[in-house]
Amino acid sequence: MDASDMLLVVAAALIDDSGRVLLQQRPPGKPMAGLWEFPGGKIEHGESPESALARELHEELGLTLSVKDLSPIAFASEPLAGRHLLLLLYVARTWQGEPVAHHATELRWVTPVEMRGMPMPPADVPLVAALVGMV
Ligand SMILES: Nc1nc2c([nH]c(=O)n2[C@@H]2O[C@H](COP(=O)(O)OP(=O)(O)OP(=O)(O)O)[C@@H](O)[C@H]2O)c(=O)[nH]1
Repeated sequence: MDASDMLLVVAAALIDDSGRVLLQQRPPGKPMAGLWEFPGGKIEHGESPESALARELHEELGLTLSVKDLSPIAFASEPLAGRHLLLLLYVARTWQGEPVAHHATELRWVTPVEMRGMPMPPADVPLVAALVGMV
C-alpha cells in the first residue's frame, strides 16, 4: 500500500466537567449519514495533526483550542472505501466557546457508556472502548 492510499484523519473527544463526551451526527447525503462521530476531519497538506484538529473544531463547532489543549489517547487503523483510514483520537478538556453544529445534524453530550449504544463508524468502536477506561 502506498502512503497516498492512507487517509489521515484527526478527531477529538471533548470532555466536559461531568465526564461527558461530545458526539456529532453525520448529515444526510454524506457517507455514513446518521452515524455519530467525534468531531474532526482530514489532515490537509502542510498541517500538523494538532493544527488540523484545532482548525476542524473551529470550522465544525466554532470552538477555539490551543494545540496544547489536545492530548493523543488512541488511534484506529481500518480499511475504508478502497483506502486505509488512520484515525488519531485526541482528548481535550479545555476550550473557548460553546459548541454549535455548523456541519452536523445534531450534537449530543454522552457518557462513554451511553456511547456504546449509539451507531458509530466501525473505526470508532475500539476508540470508544479506550475512552470508557479513561474518562
Ligand atoms: N471526523 C470523524 N471522521 C471519522 C470518524 N470515524 C470515521 O471513520 N471517520 C471517517 O474519517 C473521514 C473524516 O473526514 P471528513 O470528515 O473530512 O470527511 P467527510 O466525508 O465528512 O467530508 P468531505 O466529504 O468534505 O471530505 C470520513 O471518511 C469519516 O467517515 C470520527 O469519529 N470522526
